[in-house]
Amino acid sequence: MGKEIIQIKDLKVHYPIRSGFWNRITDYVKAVDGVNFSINEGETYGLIGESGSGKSTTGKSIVGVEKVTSGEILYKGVDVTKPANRKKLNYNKDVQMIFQDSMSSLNPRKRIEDIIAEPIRNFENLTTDEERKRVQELLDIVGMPSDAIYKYPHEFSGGQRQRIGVARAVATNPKLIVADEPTSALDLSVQAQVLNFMKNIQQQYNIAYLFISHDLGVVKHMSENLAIMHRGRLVELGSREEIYKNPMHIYTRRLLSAIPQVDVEHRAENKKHRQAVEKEFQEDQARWYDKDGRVFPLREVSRNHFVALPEEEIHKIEREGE
Ligand SMILES: Nc1ncnc2c1ncn2[C@@H]1O[C@H](COP(=O)(O)OP(=O)(O)OP(=O)(O)O)[C@@H](O)[C@H]1O
Repeated sequence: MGKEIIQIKDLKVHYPIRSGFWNRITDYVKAVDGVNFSINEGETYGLIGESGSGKSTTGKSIVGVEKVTSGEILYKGVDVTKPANRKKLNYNKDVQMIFQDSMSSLNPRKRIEDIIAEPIRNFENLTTDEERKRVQELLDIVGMPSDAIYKYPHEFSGGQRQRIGVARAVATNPKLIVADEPTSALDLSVQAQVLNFMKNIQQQYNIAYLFISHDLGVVKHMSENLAIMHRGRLVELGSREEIYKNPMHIYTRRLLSAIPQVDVEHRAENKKHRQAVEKEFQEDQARWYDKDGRVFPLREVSRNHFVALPEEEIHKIEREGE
């Protein structure tokens, strides 16, 4: 196993809900509610869950654009939830983010040259020539022609814009990139291309990814370790081998069964199967919340495989599998 690059410890992000005449805080949305995991140098760590489960909030907390309610994010052993520490460690250079929607994350009024050069300008003092050379190298790395520097984001396809987003993220030589659903908005064939070049860049530059997705199918080919998130908490985490071979949590099984089937002949069967899984999920949900409606703490079921279920449930599932 590689060396840990970042450790997330009991991370909580609660958003206040205000209401009434005085606009008082009446409750909190517990978007992230006590999350623990670590990412190793150069690995892809998958963070999976349905919409609203808290994945983006976790990612944004890691890059430092979301205020953390409590917990620690340790980078080189230092808690980077504190802005002063981020500055001291040059953290904003080392940790970058790629977004799902490249159209709104790339400034439409700026040329590609300026978009990619922006993070470089924040951290390095290059001459105009040096900067242009660097931007052209970055475009080359992501497989884009060098004359792209003169163009604007709308002149490119979704897949090409995502390449530009990656070039910008890689510009500062980061150690970790948080990739929030980087391929969800793309056609299947383009998805594969983007995932491939993200992998190539990772190997070339030893970058770690936190790969956020709602789709276990996409992450299967990308990540060495993964965590499944539900309602702000992790319900299962561990190595890819363990989780795909032996998914323990009903929610993980449900996400796995939602991997799209392109087999037209069996469409009706698939639909029936999905309905059955949905029913099972509804019935079984009660088994995995404690009396306060929270998921149980994670327990180790085998080496590098943890699941948030009470012990008797784990035994039951193990017996079912025998
Ligand atoms: N700024 C905010 N203020 C209040 N609630 C928020 C805010 N940002 C997110 N939330 C809520 O926090 C929860 C988690 O949102 P988050 O975007 O992290 O989920 P997600 O798993 O990334 O989903 P998606 O894939 O749809 O973005 C949701 O219930 C969301 O409505």
